[in-house]
Amino acid sequence: MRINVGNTDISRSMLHHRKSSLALTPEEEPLDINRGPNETKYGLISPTPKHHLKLLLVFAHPDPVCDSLSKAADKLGFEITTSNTNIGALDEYQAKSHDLVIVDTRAKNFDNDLLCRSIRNTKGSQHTVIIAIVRKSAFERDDVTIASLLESGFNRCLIETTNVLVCVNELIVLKHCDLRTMAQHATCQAMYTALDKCRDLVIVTDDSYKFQYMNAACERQLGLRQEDTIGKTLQEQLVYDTVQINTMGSSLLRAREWSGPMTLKRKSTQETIVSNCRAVPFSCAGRMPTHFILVFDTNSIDPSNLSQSRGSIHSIRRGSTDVRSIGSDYLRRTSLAKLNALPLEAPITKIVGLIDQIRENVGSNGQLVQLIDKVEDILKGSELYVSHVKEDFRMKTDEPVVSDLITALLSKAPQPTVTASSRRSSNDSSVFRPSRTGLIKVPAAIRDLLDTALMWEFDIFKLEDLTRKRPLQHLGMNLFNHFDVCGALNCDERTLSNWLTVIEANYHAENSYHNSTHAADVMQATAGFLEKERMKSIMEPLDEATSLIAAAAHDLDHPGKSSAFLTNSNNPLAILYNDVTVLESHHAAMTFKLTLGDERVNIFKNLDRDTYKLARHNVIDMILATEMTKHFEHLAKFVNVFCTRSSVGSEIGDQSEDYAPILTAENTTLVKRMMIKCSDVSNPTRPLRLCVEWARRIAEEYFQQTDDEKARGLPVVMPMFDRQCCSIPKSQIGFVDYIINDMFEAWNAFIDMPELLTYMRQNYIRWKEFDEQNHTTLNDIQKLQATILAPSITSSIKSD
Ligand SMILES: Nc1ncnc2c1ncn2[C@@H]1O[C@@H]2COP(=O)(O)O[C@H]2[C@H]1O
Repeated sequence: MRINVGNTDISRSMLHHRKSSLALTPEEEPLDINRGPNETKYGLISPTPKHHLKLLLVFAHPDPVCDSLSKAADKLGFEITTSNTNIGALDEYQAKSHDLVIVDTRAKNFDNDLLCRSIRNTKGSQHTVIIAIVRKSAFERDDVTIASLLESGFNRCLIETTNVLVCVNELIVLKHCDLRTMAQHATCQAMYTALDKCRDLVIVTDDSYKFQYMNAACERQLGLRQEDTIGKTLQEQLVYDTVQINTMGSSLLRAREWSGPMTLKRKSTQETIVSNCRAVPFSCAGRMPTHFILVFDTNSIDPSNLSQSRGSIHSIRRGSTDVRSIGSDYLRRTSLAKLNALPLEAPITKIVGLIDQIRENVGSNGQLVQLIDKVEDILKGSELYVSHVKEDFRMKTDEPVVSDLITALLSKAPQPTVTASSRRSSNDSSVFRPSRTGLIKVPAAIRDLLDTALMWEFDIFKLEDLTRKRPLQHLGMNLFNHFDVCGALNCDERTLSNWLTVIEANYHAENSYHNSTHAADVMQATAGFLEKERMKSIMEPLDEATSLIAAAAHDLDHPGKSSAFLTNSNNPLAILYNDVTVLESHHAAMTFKLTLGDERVNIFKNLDRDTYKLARHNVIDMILATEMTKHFEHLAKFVNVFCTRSSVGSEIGDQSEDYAPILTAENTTLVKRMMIKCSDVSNPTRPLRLCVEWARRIAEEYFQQTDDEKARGLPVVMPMFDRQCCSIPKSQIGFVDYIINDMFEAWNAFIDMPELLTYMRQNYIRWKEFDEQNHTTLNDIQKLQATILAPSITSSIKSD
């Protein structure tokens, strides 16, 4: 077969070659025949490749029509033979194998049917075009003449004409349409002959892996007959390992070549053989592949890999009955490939596209291709960060209390095992009762304390005392005023104050940790962050307002038990939210239920529809971001955008120009999520006295949960948080090691508050000391608080 390398191809390939610095001249370089499947050139295979096209004119009575055709054929360079009898014509044809035969069928005493059938019975005549000359009336009368001529083997009928130009025209059409098609048929036949003679195994399937063709080598090697396989799928007939076919399919369906090892099974012996396969997608119509061509390299067939098929019932059935294997996976990949053709583009689709390009360029390195496939599969997963971190974590920790805590924080809720119990209706306290005092008059002591409301060392517990456990009301109003939330929401101070009253009333004062003091603390931290230059440069007034609102409401109506507890106890909230993000969903929903439920507390009532939608979205998004099972996901996304080399560069004094990432709305959302997360768990980064009190409170709440779980016969979510044996310092060390440290390193790199890290590290050292000194239980910690951590001793906390 001659490979058609036209001028353009040569020049393109030469240009390509010059990229190589080793070759001196284009001639010395190997020919680039690396074409895509649909760029394959047709060979010029025809029965008479080197000659002029041969024409046989069969006219019983030469006449002007015959003359005209003869003249026209001569003009076009045909090699012409004429004959006026059947026998003579057949002899001529058998001697010369003409490309084109034109028979005059108008004469009554001429058996053109016999002639045509005789020519068609001659070997090789399938590549010959046979034309019948008919009277004009044959078309006009709508009789059976035309149909019976075609049935005899004529390719088509031409109306008699004596016009030479018309004849030239007809012959040109014949040459470019009919004769070229015949040549292509001949080429195909040559190709199939070549395929049948080659040693590699070749299979052609349609795009659902149904067999269309297999060559003789394939039939021999695999003990199959082509006719038995037509219409059956590759999986049914050949391929043992469905994972391989799925990997291959994911490339082919995206119109990309694939190569790699493939396991085949032999029908007769049930042996399997491993061979390198090169799979090429092919499109007969449109952009997407309609066929796949699989070539198995016989040189690579490893006889040592010949093995008895695992042919157990299980393995045989996999292909047809296990919905998790071929069927569903194949369909998933098919539809994925179809989705790839849709005009959708997300960053991940761009990444997958780039990976595909890399895959193409690594050529036939099967191992590398498999690694790339694996990378692609991981990237296509929806939980990119979560599961990896969990596995990693379990490997590293050997402290049971830390393992309990971190697993409980990061894991999704377990399956419920015990029937539901009644819970206090959260609606009981949700009714707004107007403040009897009107806008609160702030006592001097509280006012003085609130003057330090934006300091990181702010003493929230003192405010809790001074306000008789209503710190949120006072601190909240102070911060709302400072950040002009009235202006941002176009809302009066009275409504804001009412809102804070209702929100605070719906925190459970009996919770040792998740009460309104925690809400006030988170709001205070958020305000501290909002004060920083970096935040001021990106936050709009509405962002500031909604951040403070989200912080104040983020644990609203918290029952003092974890989501896992609610799930295990079939709590109505777990039922309502299907065990997914139970508490955070409830906090967010409650926030809007309370806010919208009474005009006197509706701080959003003056916003236009779009601004309200935005505000609502901000608040919900931030509250949901406090869910710890998504901790690493949020952290990793933030780090990816804001803690790249260039942005961390500022920490080490390298003020590179590309310091600031682009502030899209999505990136600002990442910042707001990170801000509320850091505020929510900022307690280990506060001065020691505050840090220890928070640790005591959360430990007490955990212990209470464990007590309740035991009392009610529920699964114990954190068995190590048992007030009899738990080491509080160890839990704090683990909490910092696994959750706090990386998060605050990243946050500090962004917001520039080194005091957070300083306090965190100082506290960490103190927890280690407490642990070494065996100050582990709640009692021990309380004794420490009464002695060395008492406010009078630690009032100069900053110098600690
Ligand atoms: N100092 C701490 N020690 C242990 N766990 C904590 C500490 N601070 C916060 N947490 C946990 O981190 C969680 C953050 O989200 P929540 O407020 O819902 O519940 C919080 C606690 O479960």
